[in-house]
Amino acid sequence: MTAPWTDWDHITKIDPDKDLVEGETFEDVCATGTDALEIGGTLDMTEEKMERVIDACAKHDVPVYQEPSNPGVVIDDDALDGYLIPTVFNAKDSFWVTGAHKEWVRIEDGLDWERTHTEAYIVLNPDSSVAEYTEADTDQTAEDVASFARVAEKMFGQKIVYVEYSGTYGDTEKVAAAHDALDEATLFYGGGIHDYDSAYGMATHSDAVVVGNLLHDEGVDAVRETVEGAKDAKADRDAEAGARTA
Ligand SMILES: CC(C)=CCC/C(C)=C/CC/C(C)=C/CC/C(C)=C/COP(=O)(O)OP(=O)(O)O
Ligand SMILES: O=P(O)(O)OC[C@@H](O)CO
Ligand SMILES: [Mg+2]
Repeated sequence: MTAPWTDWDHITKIDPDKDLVEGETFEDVCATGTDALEIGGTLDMTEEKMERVIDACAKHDVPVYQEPSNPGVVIDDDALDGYLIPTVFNAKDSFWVTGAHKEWVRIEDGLDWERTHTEAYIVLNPDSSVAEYTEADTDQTAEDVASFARVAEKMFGQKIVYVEYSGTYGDTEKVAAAHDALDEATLFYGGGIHDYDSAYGMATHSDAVVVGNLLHDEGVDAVRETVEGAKDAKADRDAEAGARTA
């Protein structure tokens, strides 16, 4: 069975600490055409906030994954399709690489390993909360990023590599370098996607794009445009690959 994320082009990340635009619902979010929902955020997260959003989203037909930012907010909920657990490859403090994970496994018994997956983050926007929170070393060249991606896949068996520019549109050269470095692993890109063109641009250099702030700031119509950009980029890439092998 192939992993579900290999079919995703577009992911919407919902921050339970932030509101939707007034008048919009989680049903509207699911109707944008996005392929999956990731529920998570770094600041001020609580179990209650997480639970409210997961319950509201799970009623609809889009897969829902929790992306916990620390072991204390993991929700035990059968409605979740699974857990996407970050590990930050360029964090200075090993707590964010394996330490939090060790604590989680120590505290919880009976983790559902079938539904538990990891994402190998490379955090590249120095001004993001996630960079500050994990003390990420964001000073990385395209070659460094490619090498991290390869280490993640080949040495640590990671199935998902995540180039994270949370809050700002990233350097396409670095994203492309990560993409080229991977054989089988899926590359997620997130950060600063805000319209059709920015989604199309990053979707050309990754397997799936993640849209976060836009949902809370602009709403579902703006998100729908990014879904279209990501899907069109994927269709164009597939057509090009088809033409090459014909
Ligand atoms: C072991 C368990 C269960 C958890 C630990 C998980 C780890 C290592 C988390 C590290 C931080 C991380 C990569 C969190 C993922 C979520 C994320 C990047 C959210 C983006 O943060 P925002 O709160 O939107 O921050 P900005 O303000 O920068 O946009
Ligand atoms: O909020 P934005 O900038 O869209 O970033 C998306 C996501 O990668 C954050 O973890
Ligand atoms: Mg954010």
